[in-house]
Amino acid sequence: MKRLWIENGIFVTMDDNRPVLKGHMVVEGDTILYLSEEAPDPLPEGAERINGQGLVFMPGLVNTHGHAAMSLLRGYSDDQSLQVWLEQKMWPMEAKFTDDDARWGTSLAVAEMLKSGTTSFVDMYDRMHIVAEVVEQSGIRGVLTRGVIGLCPPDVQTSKLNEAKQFVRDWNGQAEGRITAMLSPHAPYTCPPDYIARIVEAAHELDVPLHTHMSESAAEVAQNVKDYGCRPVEHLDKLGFFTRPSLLAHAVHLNDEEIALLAERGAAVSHNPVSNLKLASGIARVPDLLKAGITVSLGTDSAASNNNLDLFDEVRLSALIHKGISGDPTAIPAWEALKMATTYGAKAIWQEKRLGMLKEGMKADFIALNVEQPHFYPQTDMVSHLVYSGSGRDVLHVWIDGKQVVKNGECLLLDEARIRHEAQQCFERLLSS
Ligand SMILES: CSC[C@H]1O[C@@H](n2cnc3c(O)ncnc32)[C@H](O)[C@@H]1O
Ligand SMILES: [Zn+2]
Repeated sequence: MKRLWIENGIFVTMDDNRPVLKGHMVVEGDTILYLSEEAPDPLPEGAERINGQGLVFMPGLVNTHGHAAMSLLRGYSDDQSLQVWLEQKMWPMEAKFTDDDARWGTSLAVAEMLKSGTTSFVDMYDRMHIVAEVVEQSGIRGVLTRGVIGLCPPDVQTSKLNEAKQFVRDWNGQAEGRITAMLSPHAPYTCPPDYIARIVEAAHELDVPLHTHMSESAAEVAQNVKDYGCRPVEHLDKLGFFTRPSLLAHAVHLNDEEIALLAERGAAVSHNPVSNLKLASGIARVPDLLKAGITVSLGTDSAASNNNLDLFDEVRLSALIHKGISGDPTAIPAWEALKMATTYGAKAIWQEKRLGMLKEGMKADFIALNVEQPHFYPQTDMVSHLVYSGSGRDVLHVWIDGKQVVKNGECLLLDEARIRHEAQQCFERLLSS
């Protein structure tokens, strides 16, 4: 089995028991075998040796909400509210998407995520077999789900749900276990209640988790009350949504009772602060969610509402905005913000036993940042530097399942020049068609 031996690195482990250590890490196959201040004894035979001087190693980041193919629409429509942006700009353009658009848009997103340190991502979209193929090729880890919008005749609803179920059957556990699958009603405002109930039933049948957009804007909550006589959390609860492991994107507009109920049901939240600010949706009550014991992870949403997929931006912003609005400088400390992108991210995708931490026995999904740069000096508290000063542009190398997928800032398994070219062609064709 292939071995790697990293010597003399700084390891930000995300393990509370030993957060940062200077030393050595040995990887065997896809697993971390050894991590210590001491050199391994005996020295690992035949290992590829990596000089860790000038590098900080940490677990790969987990992006828990997005729509990769929409990176084709980056910069296409800015400065709009959620509903206008979706209904007048995104949906008409997405209706013109072809398989090629899904392939090149997703490839563009995956290249951007890998190069900025994301090793696992959640993707809700359609044409998911294409997304799965890009995951297979690129070496990234994906939690994939065919999002369904139910604003259509019953036979179309059924065929979308069948497609979502078939995707789960075909791809759950594929790509050497790097793909896992979920089912996803897009949102309570785009899926009638009986359709959500059918999706919940299907999730039970297939034994997969559920993902949805929920309580993203104040308008959505008001509309839910008008249409169904209750707020989205109670609505989804009545439909049995939380009887499955569930991951909720946004969860911006929640009251105390809703937070308590989500905690009781064990639902996880994907906090998407950049997208929520850009679409003027609001700011989620993250300190209150965490206090209630809810797993809060981080997501970028798509590059059409962000407008990049650098999860370090979400980390920094989460650490900052919650201080700003609460007046409490300890609202989200740096360590907590970094956990949201790593250990809590892994928990939000039900993989905390194998991802999110550098520790013996965990999967070897890790990244190396170049800290021989002015903004990492003086070299004091690396956790502080990563959160308040670092960015995805500092990522130099990335390994997933022990295999290097980014080396010196370049994707090894993707043709980046071709992806940039094809993405540009796709966008121009979409614009002119
Ligand atoms: C059915 S596939 C995914 C669907 O989601 C739309 N989308 C992208 N960003 C958001 C957001 O922030 N809130 C709600 N829906 C969003 C996207 O346009 C796709 O159609
Ligand atoms: Zn979204």
